[in-house]
Amino acid sequence: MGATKYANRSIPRISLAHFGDRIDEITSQLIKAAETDGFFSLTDTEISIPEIDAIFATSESFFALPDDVKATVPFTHKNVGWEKKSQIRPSTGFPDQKESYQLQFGENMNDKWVAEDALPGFKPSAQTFMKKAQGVSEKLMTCFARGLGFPDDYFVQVHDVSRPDCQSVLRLLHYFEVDKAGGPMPESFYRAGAHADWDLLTLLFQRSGESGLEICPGREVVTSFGMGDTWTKVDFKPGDIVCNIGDLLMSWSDDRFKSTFHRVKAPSEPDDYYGPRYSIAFFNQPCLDCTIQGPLKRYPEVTGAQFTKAAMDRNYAALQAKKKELGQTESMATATPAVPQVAASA
Ligand SMILES: O=C(O)CCC(=O)C(=O)O
Ligand SMILES: [Fe+2]
Repeated sequence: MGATKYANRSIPRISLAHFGDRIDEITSQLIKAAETDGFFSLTDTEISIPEIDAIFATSESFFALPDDVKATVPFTHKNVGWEKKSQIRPSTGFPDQKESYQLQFGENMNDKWVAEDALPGFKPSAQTFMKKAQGVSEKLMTCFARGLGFPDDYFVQVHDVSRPDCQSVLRLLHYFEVDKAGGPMPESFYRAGAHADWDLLTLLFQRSGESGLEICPGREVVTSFGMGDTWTKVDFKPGDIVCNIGDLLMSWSDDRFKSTFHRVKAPSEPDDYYGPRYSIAFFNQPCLDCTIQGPLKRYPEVTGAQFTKAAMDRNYAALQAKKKELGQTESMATATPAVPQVAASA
């Protein structure tokens, strides 16, 4: 594998301090970041470093459970539950070398919470953190609504987490350690293959020292898989939240805001991080019955359900094309585990 081509891009760092008084200033900073690379980090949020450390400890304790216990809450197409080495991105054609556990607020989770006696305190700890992540998200939604000329509560209303059918997801992620001494990994090894998220916007919690997140801008329209060829490592300070625009907000802004391709690089170069890597994503997903259309009406009006279905169909078609390109036959394709169409990231 050749060396990765890197370019320096500055990923803006935006403070949410004194939000109520600074909302217009914060809005213009967010809009500028959304119009350029679609990635930024937040500082001075209401989530403290000890709270972030605590949810990572909770996440680690879940992934430390034996696989047969985690398998009691399997991934389902309602976009909840645990999967391991089974998400295949159209950009790679091979399963990501990771495991993840997706949690929601509402009824999709009914039988998908790990049992209290298997992991005491997990559910309340996760739910508390999810509410905090929702709080930060609502501030961003307010600013983006204002920036697009919608009423302030326009996005917040359709991401109402008190609705039993709310679709937003907290995703705990664990990427497996790679043996640095073991020589180069096969070309098919990816931590998280390049993808764009198809939610409204994503909050990403990262752990210091566990690098790997990289972005590759170059996407002009939401309906394409286009990306450039130079990557930028995402840097952040402890306690910051890395955020990115998803396909839904790209579409809802008539392609003004960018949903940028990103990946978690498989370690291959000396400075890369080879150890076990934990990260947490909070995907803001609207209710299925909401209607979506940008102020310029560039795309036809669709419901939340139709938007997600179109994104999944595009993803599926791209995956089939990739498999054909790799010469994978149907039997090879079915020999790999079932593809979870993780509804927030393609
Ligand atoms: O693990 C990370 O840092 C990124 C995860 C991600 O992009 C995703 O799950 O959509
Ligand atoms: Fe992602």
